[in-house]
Amino acid sequence: MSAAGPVAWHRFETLSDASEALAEAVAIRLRAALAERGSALIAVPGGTTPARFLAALGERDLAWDKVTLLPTDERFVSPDDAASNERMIRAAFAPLNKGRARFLSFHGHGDDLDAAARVLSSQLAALPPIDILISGMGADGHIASLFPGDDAALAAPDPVQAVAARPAGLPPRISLSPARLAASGWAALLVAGPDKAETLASAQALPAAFPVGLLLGRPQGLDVYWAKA
Ligand SMILES: O=C1O[C@H](COP(=O)(O)O)[C@@H](O)[C@H](O)[C@H]1O
Repeated sequence: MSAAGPVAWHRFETLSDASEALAEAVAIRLRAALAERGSALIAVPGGTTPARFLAALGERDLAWDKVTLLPTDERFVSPDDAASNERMIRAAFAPLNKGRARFLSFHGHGDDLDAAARVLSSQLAALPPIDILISGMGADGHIASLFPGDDAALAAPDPVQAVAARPAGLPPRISLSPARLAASGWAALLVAGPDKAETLASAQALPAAFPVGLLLGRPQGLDVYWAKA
């Protein structure tokens, strides 16, 4: 196993400041990927934290028609359900609404969770690696929809690209697999609040106990964009 790369902390007073700074860092990297390869793949989180980042990123001047976005994970609900990550991403990210960027939806693969995850997994296997991964994190240390205790999802073998996630006490989800998340090019975590800073400190001390340890242990390193509030 390779050694963990550096974890670079970027600390901000507000989520708005963190979101602006992360949007600028991502735009620079997207432009570089586009110049080098002509296209780029970026995974973005769901939940409540990333809306401002997505709005700020969407304002950047970029060849969005060459960029494909995908969610890090999705709740197994209809795309217009209030809980859907895709719904939030579409609402916040203007280049999608304007039809300029492409979106790889996790929806539309049937009603069976495991079968849907398998279809998505083979779709992802045909794509290049994710150039840029932006992940959120729950206060319990979950990333994407990989939750502590969901051993089946967390132990998916490396060729698996998307997994059926069954977090205890929550509705089912589909998530990028541990291997797909960890293999991304540049990875950043966007988090806010003292609880999440505490979780990250615990995970840095004991990475194996928290799903976010997957990102902290990447040989390519991780950038943490943390906002006080
Ligand atoms: O359930 C989820 O949680 C995490 C963190 O969400 P937040 O609302 O605490 O920022 C998110 O990254 C993930 O995509 C989402 O499905």
